[in-house]
Amino acid sequence: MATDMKALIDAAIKARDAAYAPYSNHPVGAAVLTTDGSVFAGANVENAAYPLGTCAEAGAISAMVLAGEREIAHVVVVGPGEATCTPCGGCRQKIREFAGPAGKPITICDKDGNILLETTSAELLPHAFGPENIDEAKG
Ligand SMILES: O=c1ccn([C@H]2C[C@H](O)[C@@H](CO)O2)c(=O)[nH]1
Ligand SMILES: [Zn+2]
Repeated sequence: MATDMKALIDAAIKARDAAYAPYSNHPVGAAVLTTDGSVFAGANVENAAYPLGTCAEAGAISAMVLAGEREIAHVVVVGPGEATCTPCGGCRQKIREFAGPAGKPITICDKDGNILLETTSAELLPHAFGPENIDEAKG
């Protein structure tokens, strides 16, 4: 496995291990590689008011944006077990915003970082609505 891929998976595992998921007991870690070569990680942060929890992917994207970066090159998601923890619908849209219409690779790993699925953001959210779909003629 390429070194940068291993680093991305390791960043997602480290984030997963820092997740706050006492309600679902389903800690998730995500790592975003940007086109500039930076890595930003995030974990899910749940809340006693259950619907207010946030996903791992959302945290990683927030960190990326706060650092001034806007272009996703690759996303890795690591779940807590053997199941394939693909991004939820909301996160697919959040990833789409920064991954472009053609899509970018998304790799889903099991708890130990073994690759379960290699897909793309475009495959996970086909015919997506994105920045390019906003009609600029406003009247
Ligand atoms: O890709 C995923 C899937 C689920 N979750 C979180 C949301 C919630 O805290 C928990 C159970 O759904 O897992 C993520 O963070 N990312
Ligand atoms: Zn999500």
